[in-house]
Amino acid sequence: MRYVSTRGEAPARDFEGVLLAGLAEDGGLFMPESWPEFPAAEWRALRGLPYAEIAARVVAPFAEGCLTLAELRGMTAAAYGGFSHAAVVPLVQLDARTHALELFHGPTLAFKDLAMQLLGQLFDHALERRGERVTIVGATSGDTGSAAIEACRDRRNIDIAILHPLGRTSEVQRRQMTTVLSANVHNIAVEGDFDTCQDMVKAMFADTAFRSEMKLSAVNSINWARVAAQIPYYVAAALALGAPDRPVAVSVPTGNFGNVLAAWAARRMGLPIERLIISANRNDILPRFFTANDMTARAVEPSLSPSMDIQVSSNFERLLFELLGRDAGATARTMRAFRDTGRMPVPDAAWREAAGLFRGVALDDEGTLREMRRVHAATSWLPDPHTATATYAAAHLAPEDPAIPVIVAATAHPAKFPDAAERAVGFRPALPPHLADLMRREERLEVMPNDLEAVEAAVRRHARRNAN
Ligand SMILES: Cc1ncc(COP(=O)(O)O)c(C=O)c1O
Ligand SMILES: N[C@@H](CCOP(=O)(O)O)C(=O)O
Repeated sequence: MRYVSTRGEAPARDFEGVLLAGLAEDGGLFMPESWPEFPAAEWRALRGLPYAEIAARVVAPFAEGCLTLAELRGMTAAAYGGFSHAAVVPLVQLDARTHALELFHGPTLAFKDLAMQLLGQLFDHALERRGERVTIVGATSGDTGSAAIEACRDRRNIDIAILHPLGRTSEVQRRQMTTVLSANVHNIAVEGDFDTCQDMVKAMFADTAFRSEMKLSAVNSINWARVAAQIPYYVAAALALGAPDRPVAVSVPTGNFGNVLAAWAARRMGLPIERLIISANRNDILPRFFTANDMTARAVEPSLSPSMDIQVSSNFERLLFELLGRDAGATARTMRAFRDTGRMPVPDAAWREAAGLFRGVALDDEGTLREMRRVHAATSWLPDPHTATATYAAAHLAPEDPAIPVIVAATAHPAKFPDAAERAVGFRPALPPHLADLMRREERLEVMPNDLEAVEAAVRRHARRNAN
């Protein structure tokens, strides 16, 4: 499988090249040259298989030419063997048609572990084979950081620097990153918001001298391998609910648009996903786009669901590329206009196509607390604040046909957000035993201004020290 850049000015690469490059050299995102499609019989053949096997078979066409199915099987078995639930991604039925897909049984209690645990294996395999070392830089609004650090800690071919917005994650999220004291892990708290951190990561990739000196690599969902590794859980859930012989809908709490893009990719592969519902907090740029073709960036506002405190959703570019008929020139011009004016000019016909498939809604903090309370009272199952926006969206935007089940992506364990849980339902969910002493562990982080040169210097210092 070959991959092309959404902006058309970078050379095509294979899966391993995309994994290691992260972002294309022209600032675009890599996309598969064509979509692998599974006929109904192939979907049916996956029903009832262990999650690790489903993951290997679903990811295999994306890695064609680089990895064999046997190699992938070894990696998915290692990646998911340590999850705390035997089903890896169990479904919990919340009402007649709504099912929570629990994506938080990995080591850091968020959906990021599903992709990141596999990426750790993929990086190791590629770097060992090539005898290379990389510096991974990533931006996080809370969950990507800890999952990436957990997957990469102590790996001898990787140095990892994670930028998080100072004071804008939950304390549990911050500590899950900053209490990992491995020599190859570098936590940088940037004075800014998530968009500042993400911009800085993209600027490091755009600095070609720094990029090649450091051999930069990415673990954010700008890296296609991340998205590919998030497709299998939609497959597993849909099959469990009757696909391919019954359509399903999904409801996904959305920030950087990577998770719902994985569901959209599953649809492109032939999985019958009838509707893609997205939810947001008060940072409502994506619901505004899908309801009114208004993609205007505003200031990022803090909320009870900090991992969705995002205005510039990187992966939207991938959807845009498809909506514009894979016209890379038009995609590049549209992205440039967004950067220059803060408003994305999406042609009406393209927007209509998107709005026919996606629905979106935003929920403020009070609404989020009410929804956490409602779901808990009705089911005894407590959604975290991100997931609560998606249960709300599922209840309001489900397809008209009641026979279509809705899969809600439960993206984080509520114990990651104890303050919000306490306000909603009056108790603080307990962290699992392996994190029970998290609040007492020593932290290590470097606070830095929003200054690209200074952050690059810090990344370089750390990588050099660690390489010696
Ligand atoms: C708990 C949680 N829910 C939802 C999201 C939003 O997901 P995405 O950025 O893939 O849209 C995130 C951040 O990625 C998250 O950590
Ligand atoms: N919400 C994310 C932000 C980064 O998203 P990613 O999927 O692009 O890594 C986080 O929790 O860090």
